[in-house]
Amino acid sequence: MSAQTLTCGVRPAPPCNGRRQAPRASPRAFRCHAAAAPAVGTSLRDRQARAFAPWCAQGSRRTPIRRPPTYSRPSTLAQVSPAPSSSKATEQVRVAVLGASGYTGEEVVRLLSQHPHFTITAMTGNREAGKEFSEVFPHLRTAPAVPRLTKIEDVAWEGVDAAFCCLPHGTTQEVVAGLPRHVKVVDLSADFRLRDPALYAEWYGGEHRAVALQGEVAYGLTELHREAVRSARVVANPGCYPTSVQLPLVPLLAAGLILPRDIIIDAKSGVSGAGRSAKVNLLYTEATEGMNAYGVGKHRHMPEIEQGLTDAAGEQVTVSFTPHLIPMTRGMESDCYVRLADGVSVEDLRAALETKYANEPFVHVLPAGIVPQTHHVRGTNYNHIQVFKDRQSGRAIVISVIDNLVKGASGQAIQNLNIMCGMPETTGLLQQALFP
Ligand SMILES: NC(=O)C1=CN([C@@H]2O[C@H](COP(=O)(O)OP(=O)(O)OC[C@H]3O[C@@H](n4cnc5c(N)ncnc54)[C@H](OP(=O)(O)O)[C@@H]3O)[C@@H](O)[C@H]2O)C=CC1
Ligand SMILES: CC(=O)N[C@@H](CCC(=O)OP(=O)(O)O)C(=O)O
Repeated sequence: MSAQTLTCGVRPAPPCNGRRQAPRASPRAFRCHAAAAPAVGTSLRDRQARAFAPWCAQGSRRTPIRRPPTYSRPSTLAQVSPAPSSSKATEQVRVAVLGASGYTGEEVVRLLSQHPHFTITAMTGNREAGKEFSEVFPHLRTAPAVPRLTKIEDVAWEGVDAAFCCLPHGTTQEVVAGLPRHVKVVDLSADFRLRDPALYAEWYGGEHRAVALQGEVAYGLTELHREAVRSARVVANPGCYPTSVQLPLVPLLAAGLILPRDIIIDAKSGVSGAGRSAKVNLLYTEATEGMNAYGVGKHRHMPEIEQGLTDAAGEQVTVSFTPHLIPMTRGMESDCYVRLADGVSVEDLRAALETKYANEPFVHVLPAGIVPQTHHVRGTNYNHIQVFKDRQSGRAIVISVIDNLVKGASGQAIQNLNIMCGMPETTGLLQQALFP
């Protein structure tokens, strides 16, 4: 496609050079770097161009906003001073990060430091409220300036267009239900993932306290629910294990290539999957140089996985799922043992997945024989998938790796908000892996 640009009639965002810059002195038309979409097109670029157009169109309706305090990088975040009153309004989506003092919140902030159109205007912590973000996470002191951590009740919501909710499950539902309706929400917790309130009560130990809202939430496994995400106000970001399992298995079940029974999932997670809170099993002495299964036969991600696989299969799917904690900081691998449908080969599974994800920027079916490694997706929003033949006839082994904090949480959350705001979903997310 030719590199046409669309002129959208809204103010410019700063160039995406990894540093936020001072607002320009005079407004000019914002030239969206999206090609004009043809009537029909299936390439990733075509789809991105179409996806970007609505955001541009909205731009003229959106109230221009002021940048939050300063974009000229101070030597420390604590030295941030308010923007001068003469600074020009700039078209940006103003974002709150609730739970910014936790691991997924931190990861949202880290990734947004490279995002040209999302500006963080509010950040919250609980125990850490009142601190500068750089006190809590000194490694981000050189990132673009961000506001001080506050309590949720102190957020000025009139200055927020969208929120990443990175709070523990169980504490989230009332917070999200209480947000003003103009705020788009991506909830990283488990509170809105299960459609059936009875199932939620069974697995999460209590009645859901925002059932009415639960009915209008889209499940944000982006590659499989993109259209629902596009029009949603609230998106439930999937769990990390459910992301790694559903991306390979849903297309195979939907196509009838594997059977909806005898699915065994053996999964491993890095320790950051458990968050930043102090727990004995997360002590270095307890987590290093060993591994252990946990939640055996009762992990709360089972109903979430089964919800997605059942939808795909059109009949009830019940899985055997055993997660393990392994001594690495981040990364997740799910090894899925599946039964082939009659007459189907392992090559058919690979071909189906290759076709399904051919134009997806973040899901990659590796060349035959290459073993996925968590190292190769570390710090990225990518999912690597491979399919192997099992020695047991009629079975296959599907391996899927992600970074639990990125595609398993904060990266996918940004991917979803990009779509909800009509931007190319890859915006700010094309980092390559940190390797070795
Ligand atoms: N870690 C992961 O790999 C993944 C996590 N998730 C989900 O994302 C959510 C966040 O996880 P994660 O970042 O790992 O968790 P952390 O424990 O690292 O962070 C939790 C955050 O929530 C704040 N918080 C805790 N309790 C309250 C409260 N009662 N009221 C207000 N704020 C509170 C904490 O503040 P403070 O520290 O200041 O007390 C902190 O900012 C969870 O629901 C988790 O299950 C989803 C996918 C993957
Ligand atoms: C290692 C570890 O403890 N991992 C977490 C999963 C993290 C995740 O995705 O959890 P949510 O459903 O809470 O969002 C666990 O097993 O509970």
